[in-house]
Amino acid sequence: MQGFTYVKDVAKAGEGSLVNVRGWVYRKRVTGGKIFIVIRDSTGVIQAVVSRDNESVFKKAEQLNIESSLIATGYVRKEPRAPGGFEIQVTDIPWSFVGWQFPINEDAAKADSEYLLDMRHLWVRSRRMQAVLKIRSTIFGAIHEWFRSNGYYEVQAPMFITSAVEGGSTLFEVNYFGEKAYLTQSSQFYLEALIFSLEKVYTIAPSFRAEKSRTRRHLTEFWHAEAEVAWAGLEDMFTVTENLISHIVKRVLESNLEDLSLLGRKTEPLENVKPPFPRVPYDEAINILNKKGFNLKWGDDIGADEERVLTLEFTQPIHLHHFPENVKAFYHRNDPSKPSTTLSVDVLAPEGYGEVVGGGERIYDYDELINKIKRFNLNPEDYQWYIDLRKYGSVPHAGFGLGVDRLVMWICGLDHIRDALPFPRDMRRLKP
Ligand SMILES: NC(=O)C[C@H]([NH3+])C(=O)NS(=O)(=O)OC[C@H]1O[C@@H](n2cnc3c(N)ncnc32)[C@H](O)[C@@H]1O
Ligand SMILES: [Mg+2]
Repeated sequence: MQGFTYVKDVAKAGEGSLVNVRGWVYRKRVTGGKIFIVIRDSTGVIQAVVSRDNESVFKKAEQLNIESSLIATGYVRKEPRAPGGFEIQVTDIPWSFVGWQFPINEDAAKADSEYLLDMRHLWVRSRRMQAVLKIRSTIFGAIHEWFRSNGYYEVQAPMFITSAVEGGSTLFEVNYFGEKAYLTQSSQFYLEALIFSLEKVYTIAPSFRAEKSRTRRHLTEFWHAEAEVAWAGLEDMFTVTENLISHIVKRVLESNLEDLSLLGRKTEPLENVKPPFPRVPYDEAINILNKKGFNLKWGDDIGADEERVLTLEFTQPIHLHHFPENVKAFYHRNDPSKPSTTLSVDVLAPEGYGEVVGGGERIYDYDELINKIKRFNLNPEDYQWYIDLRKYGSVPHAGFGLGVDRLVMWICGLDHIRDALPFPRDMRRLKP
């Protein structure tokens, strides 16, 4: 008998093999002179049976609580009624940590979500959270894989910044040795500086938004995959974002079918995700929504409720593009052929999930940028180094930001973004 066997490999060890399994007590019941322990590890769950005939081991098993950790040694046996069709006939428990009574029982697990958020440091052990975290890991890996295999350099931007990227109302102010600083809302401006060196750059990092409302798709700290490309335009952003998102979904379908199934996530909507995504101009979106009962005027923003209804008209993510300049940040380049609009694009996830990507072309002309900063009643001095980029070898360029937690929420079919990451932050949650 060699070392330790992961739960997922017990069946492969074959009936009659003697194995050592390490893990935690997921469930435990005593019937008919036997103790049935369901052991979980990072790969799954397996039933382990302790017979009263083995007195010393039975006593050890009797002590165990839910979430006690243990090593169980025993023989593999086919048992169709056990999870996975196999169980372990335990011959020894050479190691265990009994611990305290676990504070989350099956009723609590169905209890109010605030309690489970207070206990998130323990709830991360649940099978649902374990499945989400495995899918999340696949998603982060797929993002790195796609960018690296498409010629992008991974770069890093600072978390302490001095000017708003996405508007001043969601800045977290920081006292930086007596100077006013903010937590970054987006790495975009730094990526725009870096394209003059590396041309195609990306980063995955936290972004911070002082969102004063608790909604099901807003966090105050979220994970942001951002990219910037020299010489690129809006057309390139359509292509890049749809290929990236399709690649991510493909990797999840390849690697996490069991996890999606455990979450009860139907995979058909994900199997539809293939480029090209439908392109929906803002004007057309307004028409669709007003036919659905909304009363939107040209120039109105398209918020979560509108996005939800709009996405239910499609079976794929969509590119919602050419927003009016007043609903987008100052840096968006206006469309020369229709100056009241911008060369912007949001990618909306289907099934009502809405915005997962925001991006588009940036203003690369010096005077155009200064004029728009002033037109937006912003102070050019706050953007001095950003404006500098337009003095020296400026080029057309475009980029985007993907909200990774929102992408996880959609792909996993979750009701709330708080369940898309291990330790969520919103306006009323700072711990665990
Ligand atoms: N490099 C860029 O071009 C990014 C650009 N400066 C930017 O930050 N755009 S964005 O504000 O739409 O945010 C981008 C995405 O970031 C996500 N996002 C944006 N804000 C949040 C909050 N509060 N919580 C969770 N996720 C959030 C959401 O998916 C957005 O589509
Ligand atoms: Mg946005």
